[in-house]
Amino acid sequence: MSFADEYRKKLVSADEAVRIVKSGDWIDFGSFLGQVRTLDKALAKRKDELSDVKIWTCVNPYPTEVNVADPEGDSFIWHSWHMSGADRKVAKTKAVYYSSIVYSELPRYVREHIEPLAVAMLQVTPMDKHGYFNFGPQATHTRAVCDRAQKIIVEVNEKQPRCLGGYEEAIHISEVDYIVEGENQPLAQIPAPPLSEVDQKIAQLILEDMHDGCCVQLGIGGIPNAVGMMIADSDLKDLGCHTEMLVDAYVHMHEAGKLSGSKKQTDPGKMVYTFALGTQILYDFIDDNTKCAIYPVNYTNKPAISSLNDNLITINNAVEIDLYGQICAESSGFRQISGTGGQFDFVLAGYLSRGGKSFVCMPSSYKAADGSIKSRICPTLPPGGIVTDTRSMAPIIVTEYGKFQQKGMSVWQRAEGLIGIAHPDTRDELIKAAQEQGIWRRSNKIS
Ligand SMILES: CC(=O)SCCNC(=O)CCNC(=O)[C@H](O)C(C)(C)COP(=O)(O)OP(=O)(O)OC[C@H]1O[C@@H](n2cnc3c(N)ncnc32)[C@H](O)[C@@H]1OP(=O)(O)O
Ligand SMILES: CCCC(=O)O
Repeated sequence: MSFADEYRKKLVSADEAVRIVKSGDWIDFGSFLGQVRTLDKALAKRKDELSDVKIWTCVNPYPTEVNVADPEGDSFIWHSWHMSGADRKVAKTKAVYYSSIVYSELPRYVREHIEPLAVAMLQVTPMDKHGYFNFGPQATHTRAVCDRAQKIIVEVNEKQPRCLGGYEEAIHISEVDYIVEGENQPLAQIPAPPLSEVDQKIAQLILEDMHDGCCVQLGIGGIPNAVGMMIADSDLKDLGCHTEMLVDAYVHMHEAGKLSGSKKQTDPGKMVYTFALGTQILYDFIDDNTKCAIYPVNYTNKPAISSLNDNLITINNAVEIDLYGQICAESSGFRQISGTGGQFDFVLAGYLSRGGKSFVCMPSSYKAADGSIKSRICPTLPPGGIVTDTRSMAPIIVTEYGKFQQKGMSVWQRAEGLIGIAHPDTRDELIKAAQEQGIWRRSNKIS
């Protein structure tokens, strides 16, 4: 049978395809820009006839019909490997069950540990002449999901960029059970937040530690993006890109001629990533672009691979840090904001890399609802605050007031160094807390 004949045979409507879902099933809904839209609408219509359908996703970028139809979570139980802004909205009416990950390990959890998947649904590009549907900019753990699922439904979206790999970037028609032609909805557009003065100060402090030939990983959030934009405007050259997440800033760096990749030890010349989230500028750039190579996350994020690149500079964001150096990058007390994602992987990798460095940044403070200044450098994490990076991982901490290198520092040295980059209005209170906690020496001082 030709691929075209096989395509016609497997082509069904979305309503027909979702009929295979049964109450009690575990299903996967696709991740990042690969989350299904037309199938989502079709499944939502079955709300009253289904119960306890457990759905997996990761960094869901869309408002989801199954959650709108079932705001209390009787029929559709929402699970996330990493919560997004859209998930935080879902969490206002129903539970969003987060599962903690070391992101480089996720494909293995899916293949070996999670409950078997009855159905995998995912958005893909149109089929190519060889019978392959490309996963688009989300290699991540997508192949593992397909390997674990009893049935696979692909939802074709002509707007998905074709992302060249690497490996594990596509699925063959022979492995697919149903094909649904979706409504070709535009992909989520996620522009970088405007650069604040604080972001720019932090980015400048990191830029001072970079030199020609560095390999750059930018994490999720405003500050890493600010660093990327400043690199694009800098004199740096021959930089490399080995990252988990590709964002618009990399396109600007590429257009400014910064990313030759010639000094990389792995995939020389290539911009390596496992998922992309940004705007159409980025999606047009990665489409069919031989300069880029997408890989599953157990390649991009495995510290033993990424750290083969010399001078790997990893730049990630956090919510807060305590005086012992425990970093929370994913919760506000008991409220889950996001997840560990690849932070753990890249904090390790930056230090393992010859000449590499790991930076974790945060503005020194935030304004509370009553207008008062609250320090993100805290005596201890608040109840429920999640430790994303343990104190032993000890990356370099950056705020707008400076950088502090934590490795090898005793508890009193850490207290001194961290308070030294806290907001000046909060330092006296932090010193008092450090004294009470027995981690302040009389000789300690803050300049
Ligand atoms: C992706 C890679 O390449 S590798 C690894 C990168 N991955 C990680 O670092 C994972 C963990 N990190 C993260 O999730 C992010 O970097 C964050 C959450 C720390 C910061 O991300 P940003 O997008 O810059 O944060 P932003 O300021 O938009 O805040 C996101 C949410 O957290 C909330 N938040 C942030 N800081 C705080 C705080 N101190 N207290 C309470 N809530 C907070 C915000 O209110 C917002 O929630 P909302 O959208 O519901 O209002
Ligand atoms: C799960 C991916 C998101 C992140 O690493 O922050």
